Amino acid sequence: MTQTSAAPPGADTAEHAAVAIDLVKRYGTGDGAVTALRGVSAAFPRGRFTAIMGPSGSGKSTFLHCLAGLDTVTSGSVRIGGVELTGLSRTKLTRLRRDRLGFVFQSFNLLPMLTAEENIRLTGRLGGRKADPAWFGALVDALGLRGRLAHRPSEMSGGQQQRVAVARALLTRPDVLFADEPTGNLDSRSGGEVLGILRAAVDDYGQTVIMVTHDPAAAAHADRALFLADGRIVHELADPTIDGVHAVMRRMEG
Ligand SMILES: Nc1ncnc2c1ncn2[C@@H]1O[C@H](COP(=O)(O)OP(=O)(O)OP(=O)(O)O)[C@@H](O)[C@H]1O
Repeated sequence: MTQTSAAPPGADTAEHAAVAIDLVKRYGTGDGAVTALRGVSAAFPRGRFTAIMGPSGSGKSTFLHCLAGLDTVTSGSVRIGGVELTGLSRTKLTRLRRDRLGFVFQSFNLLPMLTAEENIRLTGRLGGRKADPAWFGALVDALGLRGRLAHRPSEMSGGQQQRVAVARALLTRPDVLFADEPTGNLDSRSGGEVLGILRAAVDDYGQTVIMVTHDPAAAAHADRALFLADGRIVHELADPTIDGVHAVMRRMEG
């Protein structure tokens, strides 16, 4: 299996929205300990869309959570926009996540009592900043949510809810948008729409997107795919196609 070249220690943080160097993540201690990441290094260029793939249990979500400061690392370094995350106080980490990162999860994570508009504006409000009205309007139109702004999550389809979650994540113009199986709960049509929107966020707004997915069709929307196996990056594919991703997965299984 080819070793990835996406691991430059000391990668230039002006060019990279996120850099991970030699990440190790161990859960638990003693006999019950599980090592989920075994020295993962990768650099994520600004304005690019990266898919993280690999078999179940290979460490994809752990890697994403460590990169996004949602989980602590056992050792190694994570930098977001040049800021070293390891060693940041809880308060500073919370502020950095809120101000500079966007998140989209499989389960949408919208607040049920709030309307679509209130959900979209929530992160910005927590930061005490008023969203740029033109940007809010552009996002709402681009995501086809203009007619849904007064609806609560229970009054929207899964695809619409996920589009609200994407709008919420993009409203603060984050350094990185992290997506963990964003199409996992959607039918293929709604999933395709959400992936098209993530692609457009990269192409039209220069957004950096890092997405965990099981789905070769989802990974084919990305500019590159990184493949994890047993806590290590074992392959990298530029401009992945569905067939190309399948071929790597078959080789990994064989
Ligand atoms: N909180 C935790 N405590 C203990 N072990 C964990 C924890 N979270 C993950 N693991 C273990 O770490 C390893 C990697 O898990 P992770 O969820 O990152 O894999 P994944 O590739 O995202 O899997 P999936 O595709 O099934 O979601 C697995 O062996 C898992 O059981």
